[in-house]
Amino acid sequence: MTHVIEQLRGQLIVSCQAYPGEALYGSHLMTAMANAARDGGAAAIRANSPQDVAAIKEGCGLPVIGIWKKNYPDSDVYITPCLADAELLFAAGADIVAVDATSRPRPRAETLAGVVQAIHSRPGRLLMADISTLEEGLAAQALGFDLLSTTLSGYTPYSRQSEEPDLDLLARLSAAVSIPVIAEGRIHSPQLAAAALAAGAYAVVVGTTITRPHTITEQFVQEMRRSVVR
Ligand SMILES: CC(=O)N[C@H](C=O)[C@@H](O)[C@H](O)[C@H](O)COP(=O)(O)O
Repeated sequence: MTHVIEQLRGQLIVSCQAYPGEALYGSHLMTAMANAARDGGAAAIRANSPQDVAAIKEGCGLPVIGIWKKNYPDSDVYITPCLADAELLFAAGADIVAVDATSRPRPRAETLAGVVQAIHSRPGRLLMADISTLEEGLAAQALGFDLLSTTLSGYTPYSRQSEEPDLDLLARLSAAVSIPVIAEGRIHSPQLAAAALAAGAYAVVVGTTITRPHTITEQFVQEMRRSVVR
């Protein structure tokens, strides 16, 4: 198995993302966040945009899974929707690029098979499939993806909707495919991360609970307000 994938086995990957307008937006701040995650024991970083990927590669030293969240007018696909987006992430230094691998139509009439074929036409480029259902995971393996992630379960209208991580999908996928399956999405505690490993995860991605303090703050504030009303 490819070295960088081997490095991820059993490890925590921290997703470091902030949006324009948020207090922590900017490559410098995301690199600081990545460094904090590294110092706490993370084995890799998931980062959004070529700018953040390049900055984190240079300033942090951990392997980076690159994504690029972009909205195109002709598709609901928003995680690295187009081939050109993936190419720019590799050019920025991403070790792995994650793309939406759901069954939804892609922008510019691109096909998932075409994206995988073009990326793999150059050796050593690793592709992660962000999927939302078992069927999408099986299809992604058949297309030649190197890893799967449960990222989009709960974020397509036809996938299971839950406030919990989709450990059931994780377990079924892990039993059904031969490529690594990463647990990602709503893993909000160390205990849930450990449960994901026990359910068959090759590695675990955590974002919000570690790197989105404004969301965590809101959760505290809302729960405190609810307790006052009770
Ligand atoms: C659905 C979607 O767009 N997920 C994104 C993918 O990169 C991120 O917004 C999430 O933060 C990431 O998947 C980690 O998940 P969580 O933040 O729940 O730990």
